[in-house]
Amino acid sequence: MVDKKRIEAAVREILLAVGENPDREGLVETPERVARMYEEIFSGLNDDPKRHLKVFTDTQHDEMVLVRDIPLYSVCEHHLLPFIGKANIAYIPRGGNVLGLSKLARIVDSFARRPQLQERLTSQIANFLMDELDPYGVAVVINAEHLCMTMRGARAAGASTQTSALRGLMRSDARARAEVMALLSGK
Ligand SMILES: Nc1nc2c(ncn2[C@@H]2O[C@H](COP(=O)(O)OP(=O)(O)OP(=O)(O)O)[C@@H](O)[C@H]2O)c(=O)[nH]1
Ligand SMILES: [Zn+2]
Repeated sequence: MVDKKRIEAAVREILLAVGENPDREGLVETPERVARMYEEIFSGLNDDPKRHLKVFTDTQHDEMVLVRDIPLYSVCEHHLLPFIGKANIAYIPRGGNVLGLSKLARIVDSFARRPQLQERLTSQIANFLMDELDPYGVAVVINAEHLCMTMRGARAAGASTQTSALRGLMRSDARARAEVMALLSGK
């Protein structure tokens, strides 16, 4: 569990260190708010994504299922600044086993709410779906803007990063790979 008192003390220290007065009216509740915020945006650290598995086994559906534009909010582990974007996920069910559609968004959220790297987030989602759903293949494509790269540092406004993770047939079969990448990249 998140130690909110410890976060509060640390935030107060940061405010002092940047030359602010943590006791002025506008800041007095800030350490507590930030502690609650971290509890929320890092809640994935205490979440088991398996609780989001809702599998329907009676569908006989064995062709691609594709969900686009799943909203993604994560935090880069290098600067603790947000990276924000969209995840697109496709999989080919085996044995008619399909996942409740909303669960894809819940799984993305569970892995996103931790200090993350976009590449790791992308692989974790793909590996999890491969392990738990045992589909013929999975593809995850994430497009995101990293605030650490746009609002500070390189200040590369408008730069976006695309990462993909392909598993099973989506990786081994050249045609499936080309088709799914075209579909998921929106090209
Ligand atoms: N591969 C990868 N890099 C990331 C991600 N999030 C942030 N980064 C990068 O992590 C790197 C950290 O670089 P450092 O040189 O240690 O830190 P820095 O001095 O703040 O670097 P600048 O951001 O270039 O100012 C930067 O290049 C960031 O753009 C991510 O999800 N994936
Ligand atoms: Zn960063």
